Amino acid sequence: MRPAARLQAAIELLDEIIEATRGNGAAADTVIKRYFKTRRYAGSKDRRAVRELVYAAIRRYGTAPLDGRAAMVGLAQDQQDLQSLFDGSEHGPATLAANETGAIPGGLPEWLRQEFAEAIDEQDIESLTGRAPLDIRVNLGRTSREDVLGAIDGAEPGALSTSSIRLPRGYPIEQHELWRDGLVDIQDEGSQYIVDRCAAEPGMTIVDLCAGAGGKTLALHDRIGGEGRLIACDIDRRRLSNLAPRAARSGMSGIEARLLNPRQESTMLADIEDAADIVLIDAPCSGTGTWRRNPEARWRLNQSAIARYAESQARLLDIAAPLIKPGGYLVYIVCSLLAREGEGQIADFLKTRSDFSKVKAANEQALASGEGFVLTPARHGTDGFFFARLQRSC
Ligand SMILES: C[S@@+](CC[C@H](N)C(=O)[O-])C[C@H]1O[C@@H](n2cnc3c(N)ncnc32)[C@H](O)[C@@H]1O
Repeated sequence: MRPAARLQAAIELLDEIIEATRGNGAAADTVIKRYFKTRRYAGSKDRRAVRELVYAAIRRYGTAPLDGRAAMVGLAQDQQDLQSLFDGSEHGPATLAANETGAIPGGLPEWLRQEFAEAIDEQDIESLTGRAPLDIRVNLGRTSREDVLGAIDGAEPGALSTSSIRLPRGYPIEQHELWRDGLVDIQDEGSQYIVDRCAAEPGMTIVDLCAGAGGKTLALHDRIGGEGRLIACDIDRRRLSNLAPRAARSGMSGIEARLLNPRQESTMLADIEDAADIVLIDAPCSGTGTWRRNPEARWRLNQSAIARYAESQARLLDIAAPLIKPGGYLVYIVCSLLAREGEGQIADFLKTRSDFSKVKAANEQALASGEGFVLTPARHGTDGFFFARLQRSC
């Protein structure tokens, strides 16, 4: 594809992405994959170049621009070499009109800025839309971090977790035998750090209440050396069904997957009441901490969506609390830095559950936020997370 045709493709994609964020449409990544599925003439270099243009434009705007052309004309103000590509050629975009300046770059809307936790600052918020690194978790039950570091050029040990390694951006790890043999898995270093903070030990009974496809379940299994009881729950059959094949690839067995019916979670977990050493709630949330991976997600957010997440998080805390045995732990996580989903949620929980209190943490590298902590891309090089570790009194 000629550069002008790549630019036109980026404009068309942005039109679709903007439209998708107005309704409840697909994520940008999915839109891009679908677009190229029907355009076989685009080679891998074309796809990469178009993708870069699309994401550069998405990152430039805190709110959705009017359309793809406005977004790209605006981007051409920063990347002047793009201007000559508006050349009216076949497959290229129409020439620029005399006063056409495109969309104006901008930050987040004020109502959304106000929602962020007080502990974080402008730089933390800025960093949420940077480019994410590629981290892997070493399956320490099967190999060592040193061996993996030695096998991958350019790999660096992570600073926050003994299982984590940072790879050169774009490294095709899923084609590496270490991944195929289940010795490593892709996982942000922040997730690995929080799993470490769970202080899971062999022999424990652990409930991963929102296990999804099992990213943290597998990390927990590795930490307890597979000894103990690990119950992975979710209400989403499709996501939970990914756990078994992932566990098999990692050589892990014995994980109990439990599909819960929405609104019947407590009944379906009644057999675990007062029995868990740890309940992990990796709650559904607005995902503000993962904007580096889906920067267009910030165009979708609104106050009612945040309120819905907050309601579901409060319910999950209520479901989790009775499962924990006296002296056991509740670990609450969201990949969001909004106060309502993080420290606010925990403050409300502690008001009604005086039998729980914050665990005093030694060597905490995360930043204090209410009764919990936050990790941010700017300070920790991870996705943005809030987490809290509470203990039930004996
Ligand atoms: C942030 S994701 C979990 C990610 C996963 N723990 C991981 O590490 O990859 C949140 C999950 O919560 C699940 N969920 C939402 N409501 C739930 C509920 N009431 N009970 C259990 N799981 C729920 C969602 O289906 C989703 O898979």
